[in-house]
Amino acid sequence: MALLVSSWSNGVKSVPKDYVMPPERRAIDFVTFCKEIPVINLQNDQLEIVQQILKACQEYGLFQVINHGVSDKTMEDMMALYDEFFNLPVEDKLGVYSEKPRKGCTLYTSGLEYPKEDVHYWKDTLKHPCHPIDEHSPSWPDKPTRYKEEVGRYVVEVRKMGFKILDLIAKGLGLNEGYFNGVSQEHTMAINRYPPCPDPSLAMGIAGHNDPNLITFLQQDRYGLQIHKDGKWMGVDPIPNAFVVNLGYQLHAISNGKLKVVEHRGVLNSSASRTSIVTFFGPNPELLTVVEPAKELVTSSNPQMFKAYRYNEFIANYLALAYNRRPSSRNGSALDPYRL
Ligand SMILES: O=C(O)CCC(=O)C(=O)O
Ligand SMILES: [Fe+2]
Repeated sequence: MALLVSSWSNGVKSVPKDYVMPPERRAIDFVTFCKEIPVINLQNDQLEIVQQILKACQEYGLFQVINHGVSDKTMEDMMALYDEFFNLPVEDKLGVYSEKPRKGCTLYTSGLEYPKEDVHYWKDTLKHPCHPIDEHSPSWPDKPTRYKEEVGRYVVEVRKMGFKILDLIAKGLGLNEGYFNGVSQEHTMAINRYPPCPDPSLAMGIAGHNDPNLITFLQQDRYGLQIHKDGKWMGVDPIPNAFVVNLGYQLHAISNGKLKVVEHRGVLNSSASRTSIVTFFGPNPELLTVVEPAKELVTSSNPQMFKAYRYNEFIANYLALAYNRRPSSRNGSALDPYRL
């Protein structure tokens, strides 16, 4: 438990040796803010937003949404809740702490396998399944005491927004409403906490990766998210109470390569803690869901790019690559075994 960065880093003057990244894994490349990342107003005319979302998914694999239906109060309550959670005394968090992520609710630090890492990430994460709420909420933290009530409300609102956005994407691709329902049964939340770091040029929050799931909705309180585009790392401008929406590997495969999966990472700052509240939608690996390119998107000019595969096998492959710390490929290496 003493391992949690949020429990030992307050006031440290230098980065401990086992958090100093080798130079090639540091975030020191030139970064510009990417002002062109689309910000989509979900209250605008539907035809217009369908086109904007489609273009954003093709060019960036990422966009931001405003007027998305999740209330400002719900979002602000969440940030306050997690500030309180990460500041709780260690004893109050022992029940959910684990050395590495496991099924159910886990509070862990750094990457996927702290004990095996040669160098650690400057991050703590609370992760848990969040739907169906009644099934999973008994495993969520008991403190702060309002946790279950506030997170329950958030999950309901985020799911509503998420399915609306998935339908807009389906429409843009010429697929039926509800097309993605069969590949978005699982909803998981990860709350990442990046305490201030005395030298952000030496340490790293989360390394460059592509999300394995279908689509991800991220709420953040300050700058730290970067995407890799056209050979450069670029910053995503934080907009108060917006969601960053990024596509995972499954949307890339189902769209037959038409939509992009975006490589992203999280960098640190020296002045304030950063929190990202991330909701992942994806297939449930236990249901043995088969994923394949939508038949409607396979044509003679755009032949089938991936064969059908089971999501649980994809996840095993994705994790094996992550555990081996092979750099995540910019061309979708975890999908390589299924490429035609
Ligand atoms: O904290 C961030 O901005 C990125 C988090 C992320 O990419 C993830 O949890 O998958
Ligand atoms: Fe991610």
